[in-house]
Amino acid sequence: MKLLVTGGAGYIGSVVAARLLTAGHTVVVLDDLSTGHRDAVPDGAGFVHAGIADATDLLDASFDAVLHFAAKSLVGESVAEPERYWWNNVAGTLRLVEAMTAARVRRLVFSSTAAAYGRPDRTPITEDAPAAPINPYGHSKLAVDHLLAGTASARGLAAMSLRYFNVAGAVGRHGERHDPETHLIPNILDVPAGHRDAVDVFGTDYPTRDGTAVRDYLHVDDLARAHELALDATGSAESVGTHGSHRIYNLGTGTGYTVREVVESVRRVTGHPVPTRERDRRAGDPPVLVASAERIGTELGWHPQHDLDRIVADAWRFTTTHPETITR
Ligand SMILES: O=c1ccn([C@@H]2O[C@H](COP(=O)(O)OP(=O)(O)O[C@H]3O[C@H](CO)[C@H](O)[C@H](O)[C@H]3O)[C@@H](O)[C@H]2O)c(=O)[nH]1
Repeated sequence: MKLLVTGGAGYIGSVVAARLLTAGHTVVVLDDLSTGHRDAVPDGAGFVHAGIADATDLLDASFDAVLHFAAKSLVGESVAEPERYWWNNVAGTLRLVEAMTAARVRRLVFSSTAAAYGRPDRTPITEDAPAAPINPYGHSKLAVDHLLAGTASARGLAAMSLRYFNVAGAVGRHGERHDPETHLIPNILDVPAGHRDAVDVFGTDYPTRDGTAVRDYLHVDDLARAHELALDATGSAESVGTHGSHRIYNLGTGTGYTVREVVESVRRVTGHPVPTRERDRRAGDPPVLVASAERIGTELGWHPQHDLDRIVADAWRFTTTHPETITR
């Protein structure tokens, strides 16, 4: 297939783009490099340096599908600058979907988020749990989920919203290169890498087994596999009919780890001591976010293969073999 991958110079987009190329697809990356990196675009992919609004000029009927990763994704920034999230994530995606309709490109895989569930009252979280985001980032992604549901039925779009839980790890030369880096695993790995002397633990009074917050960490390689399966599913007979379809899937492992357990995994994998500093809770962090991944397992046959130690080991290998790519 010929595929447009928006945000393909970013962490997750570049891993998925590389996998799609390996599977034999033609890939064109569209990225404004506001947070992505030109050298993360996989070899063999076309590259267009532009924002998603410019998809109107780029898309034509030669494309079979779009995988849409380009987005603003910092919760704190979204609270401080909500307009940026509505313009970029919502209005930008609206333009992209309109461009798809005009070009008769009818298959879309969209990066949604566990933040759509806000503070869920029960775990593991199934897709029919109430959507109640607690920050503009979550609101913007949920708004797109609603947009896609409506466009699917009105325009015959076959769309998938994949709600990511905590994506981590690395594949080959593709790993996390955020600036600023807010995510737990790369921040812990900064200690053995010698960039900081201790890691902050945000919140030690949560109602969890050791008082720290629980998250469902998913290897980016497993995530990439899910995108391939979702893309295939948008091409199935029931998806591409005149009525279109929109399906939401959670992407997590179903297993949660506390912050302290992740620190312990880093100690185990790297063999380095990792001192911690106890800090107040970070604003807006829910105590527990663990996915039920039953729906995508049953319907698309996706089953994650990599455990937490493997995620940490691959992230550590990326940190030590590509130190020049770490921006902080
Ligand atoms: O240095 C750190 C970094 C994080 N944490 C804690 O570790 C847990 C995980 O934090 P991350 O920042 O790695 O991940 P989040 O669960 O906050 O974020 C995830 O969910 C967000 C929406 O809620 C966004 O989608 C984000 O991109 C995605 O990784 C949280 O309890 C956080 O407070 C620390 O203790 N120390």
